[in-house]
Amino acid sequence: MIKNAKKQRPVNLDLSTIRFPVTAIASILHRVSGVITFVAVGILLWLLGQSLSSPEGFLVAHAIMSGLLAKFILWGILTALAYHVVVGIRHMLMDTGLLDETLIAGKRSAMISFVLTFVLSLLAGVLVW
Ligand code: HEM
Repeated sequence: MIKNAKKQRPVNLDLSTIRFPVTAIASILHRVSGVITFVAVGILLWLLGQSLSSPEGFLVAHAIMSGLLAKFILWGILTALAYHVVVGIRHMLMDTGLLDETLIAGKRSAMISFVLTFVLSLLAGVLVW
């Protein structure tokens, strides 16, 4: 009996055949963007402190932010923040019952969140460069 049960167990270890639903991807990215935002707060506060410390400190902060890599990182931070806020609002709309908690509504709002974040990310790029 036990032998049979073991034989019939479904086994699917081929990761390339496993697809995450769009709602799961939206959820995982929300946590990732939250962690990025958390780390970014430290970086941005340090940069603010540096720029406010003295006229020389401001020039140092200005020089740091003139670099291509720094601008790219700032753009990434703003994109992560935009995504976190957009999906955070989606979460709160679902929590308050203003957004249906059905699969179809979840999929649709996840897709809308991706599109909104894409637009906000483009705007962030314009702001940074
Ligand atoms: C400094 C700003 C922020 C930081 C560092 C931050 C960080 C995080 C992190 C790390 C999580 C994941 C928690 C987990 O999955 O266990 C989270 C969740 C969440 N955040 Fe933020 N967040 C920030 C701002 C915001 C804002 C402005 C909103 C609202 C628009 C928001 C809405 C949410 C919501 C609703 C959740 C829970 C999502 C869930 O239930 O899975 N957050 N946040």
